[in-house]
Amino acid sequence: MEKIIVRGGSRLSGTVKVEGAKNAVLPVIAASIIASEGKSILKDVPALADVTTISEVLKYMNADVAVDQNTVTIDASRELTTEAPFEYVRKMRASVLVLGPMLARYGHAKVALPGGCAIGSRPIDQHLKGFEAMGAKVNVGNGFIEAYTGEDRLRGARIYLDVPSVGATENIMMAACMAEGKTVIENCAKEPEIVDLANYLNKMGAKVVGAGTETIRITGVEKMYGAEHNIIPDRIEAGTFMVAAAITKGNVLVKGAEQEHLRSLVAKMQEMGVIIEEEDDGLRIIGPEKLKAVDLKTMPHPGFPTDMQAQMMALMLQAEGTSVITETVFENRFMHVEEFRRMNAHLKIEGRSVIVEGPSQLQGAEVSATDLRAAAALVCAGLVADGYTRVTELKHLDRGYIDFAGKLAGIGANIERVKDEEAEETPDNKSTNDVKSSLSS
Ligand SMILES: CC(=O)N[C@H]1[C@@H](OP(=O)(O)OP(=O)(O)OC[C@H]2O[C@@H](n3ccc(=O)[nH]c3=O)[C@H](O)[C@@H]2O)O[C@H](CO)[C@@H](O)[C@@H]1O
Ligand SMILES: C=C(OP(=O)(O)O)C(=O)O
Repeated sequence: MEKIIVRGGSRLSGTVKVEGAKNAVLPVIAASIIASEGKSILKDVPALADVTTISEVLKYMNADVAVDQNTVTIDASRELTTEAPFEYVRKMRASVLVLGPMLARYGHAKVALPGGCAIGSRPIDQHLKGFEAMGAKVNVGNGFIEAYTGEDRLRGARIYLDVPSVGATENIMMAACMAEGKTVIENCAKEPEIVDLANYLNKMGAKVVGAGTETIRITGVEKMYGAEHNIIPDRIEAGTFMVAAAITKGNVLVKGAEQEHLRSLVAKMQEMGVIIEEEDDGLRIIGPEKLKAVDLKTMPHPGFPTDMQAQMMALMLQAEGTSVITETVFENRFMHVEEFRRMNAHLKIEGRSVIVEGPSQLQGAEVSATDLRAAAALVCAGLVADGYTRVTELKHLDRGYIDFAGKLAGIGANIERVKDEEAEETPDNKSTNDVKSSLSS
C-alpha cells in the first residue's frame, strides 16, 4: 500500500498543468464503439486508472485499443460482444456508459449492475427510462441490466429527465444517435463534458444539437464512423490546484484551466478573497493572507460542482468565521468530514449541510481517502497542517489524478508518495527537515 506524506507550511508557486478531463474522456471512449467503420483517434487523454478500466471493457468487447502516451486509438469496426461483466463495473461505475452505444449499434446491451458507492446510492433509473422510451425492453436481474430491441432499431422519443443526470444524458444521447427519427432530451445535464461528448458524436457523423442547454435534440443517422478528437481540460483537477494554491497563500498559474468551465468556483473563491486572474494559457491564483467565510450549495452545472465540495471544505477550514456547505447532488458525500476531524478541524454535520468553523489550526494525522475528491481534499488540508499528514487509500486518488503529489512538489509542496515501508521511517514530529530528506536520511 502506498501513502502520500505531506508536511504543511510551504507556499505554492510556479506553474502546474492540467490533464484532459476524466469525466469527458470516459463517455467519449465508450461512444467510440458506435463506429462500425474507421478508427477514432483521441488526444489529450489522461493516463488515469479509470481510462485503463474503460479501455479494458472495450478490449473485452473485441475492440482494438492502442495507447501511445496521451493518444488513444480505437478501432471498433470488428463485430463486438455486447456484454460488460462485473469485474470492470465494480472498479468504475462509468462502465455503464457502454449501454447506450451498444444499444445504438446492436439493439442489445448487457452490463453488470454498478451498485452503490461511498458517495451515495447512485441509481440509473433515468438511463433506463430513456432506453425504454426509445422502445427498448429492459430487464434487471441476476446482477445484470439487459436492454434489447429485438429486430427493430431504437425509436426517437421525447424524454424528460427527473434529475439532470450527467450519465443519463450521455447514455441516452449516445443511444439516440442511430435511433429512427428524432429524440428530444429535456431537463438534461449541461456540464462541459456533455458538450464535449456531443462534439465528438457529431464528428462521428451524428446529428446532435443543443448540448450545453437544457434540451438536446438528436436526429438518428444510419451509420457512424471513427473520428479524431481532443479531450477538454479537466475542470475538477484545475479547481483542485486552484484550492491548493489559495490554501497555502501561494501564487500559481494553473495552465489549461478554462474560466468558462469554472465560473461558479471562480466566483466563490473570489468571494473568499482569492485573487484570480485570467491569463492566455490558464488562471493565476493568488491566495490572500486572510480568507473570508462563505456559504455554498452544490448544484448541477452551471451551479457549484459536487466534485469540488470536499476541496472547498479544506479551504473553508482556513477562512475566518462560519461557512456552511450544502450538498444537494449526492446524499452521502461527507465521508471526508470524519477524516478532517482527525486533523483537528471544527466541523458539524446538520442534515445535508456541514457547518465549518474557521480558521482551524489543522494538525498532521494519518487519514484515509474515502473517495476520489476526499483524497485530494485531505492532501490540500495537509499542505497547511502542522507537521506530517499521511493520506492512505490512494486507489481512489489514482482514478482521477495523475501524479498528484509530483505535480504539487513541482510547485513547491513538501510532499512525497511512498510505499508503506518507507512511510514507517518518517518521524511524526520532525520539525526541520522536509519530507524528502527525512525519508532519505
Ligand atoms: C464519470 C462522471 O462523469 N462522473 C460524474 C457524473 O456522475 P454521474 O453521471 O453518475 O452523476 P449523475 O449526474 O447521474 O447524478 C446526479 C444525481 O442524480 C441522481 N440520479 C442519477 C441517475 C439516475 O438515473 N437517477 C438518479 O436519481 C444521482 O443519484 C445523483 O443524486 O456526474 C456527477 C455529478 O456532477 C459527478 O459527481 C461525477 O464526477
Ligand atoms: C464522483 C466522481 O467520479 P465518478 O462518477 O467516476 O465516481 C468524481 O469524479 O468526483
